Amino acid sequence: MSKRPLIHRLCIIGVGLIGGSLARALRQAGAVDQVIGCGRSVDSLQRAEELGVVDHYTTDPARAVAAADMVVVCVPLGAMRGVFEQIRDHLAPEAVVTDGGSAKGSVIEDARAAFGELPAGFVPGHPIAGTEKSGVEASFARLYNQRRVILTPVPESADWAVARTRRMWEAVGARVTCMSAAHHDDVLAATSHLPHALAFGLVDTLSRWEGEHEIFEYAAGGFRDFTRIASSDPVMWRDICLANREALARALRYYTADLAHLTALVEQGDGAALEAIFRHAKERREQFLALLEDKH
Ligand SMILES: NC(=O)c1ccc[n+]([C@@H]2O[C@H](COP(=O)([O-])OP(=O)(O)OC[C@H]3O[C@@H](n4cnc5c(N)ncnc54)[C@H](O)[C@@H]3O)[C@@H](O)[C@H]2O)c1
Ligand SMILES: O=C(O)C(=O)CC1(C(=O)O)C=CC(O)C=C1
Repeated sequence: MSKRPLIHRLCIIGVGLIGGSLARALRQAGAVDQVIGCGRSVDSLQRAEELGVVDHYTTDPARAVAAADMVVVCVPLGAMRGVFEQIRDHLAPEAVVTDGGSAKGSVIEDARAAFGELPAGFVPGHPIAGTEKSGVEASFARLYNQRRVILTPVPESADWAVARTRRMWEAVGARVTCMSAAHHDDVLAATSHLPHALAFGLVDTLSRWEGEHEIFEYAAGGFRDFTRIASSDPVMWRDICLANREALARALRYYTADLAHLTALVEQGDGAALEAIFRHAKERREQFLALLEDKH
């Protein structure tokens, strides 16, 4: 007798990089029977079907979630509440509803506003994996392999729902951790949202520099490495910065103060202090890289 897959009917709302990669990975793992894609753009849903990422698609969220045992919402944060409102009255009784949104407090707030009483199957989540590219064409099955996924269950989340969400991510090779949404948002403000804001900000600043043309002509690997993430989707990052604005503003203020200190050291020509900062940073980055390698 063949084993039943983990998920019978998977519904992905927002079949882009994150949702498309999850569908591909679950299929490759043999963990899903059927994938239904849902979004706003028929062209991109059609492309998802051609690529074999989804079996069927619809632009109607209510129809998409009907009979799905796992619903994963992978739209930009600003679209979460609208999607929750559209699916609220159409979920199967034991469906798990999870998401891939980059901030968690705002998703929970949006779900409370849309659902009123949260369903027991609601389990907010965030895969800490991605690229600067968007859309289903950019999706790939290995994205979550050996990467972290953070779940931020709410008091209403049932144990069975958290366990099923955890098993889904583990089936695609991820390492799952649970924490509070507030802690998640503080940590991700520092390690993801702050660097994105800085990269976008730096390219924008330099592009208004006098002689901009010449500056970019002489930029090379250092500039490219530092600013790769400034090629990310501006709407997605606008939404993330707004959704996590308090924690991000704190991180930006903290960084600005250190930047002012760095500016003073440069002005004073304090080589010893600069070297100490750079040594410490290099050491910590090497520790971080070793940690990453350990995971792969
Ligand atoms: N890109 C990353 O590196 C990354 C990493 C982790 C989490 N996330 C989060 O995952 C989510 C999706 O990001 P992505 O990178 O896959 O973006 P994406 O642009 O590749 O995909 C988003 C998809 O959602 C669709 N969509 C937009 N509004 C919609 C709506 N109202 N209803 C239905 N579909 C809609 C778009 O058409 C698109 O297909 C975001 O919440 C983001 O914060 C992104
Ligand atoms: O590698 C990248 O390009 C990413 O931006 C991925 C990244 C990040 O590491 O900041 C971006 C947003 C997330 O929510 C999670 C992961």
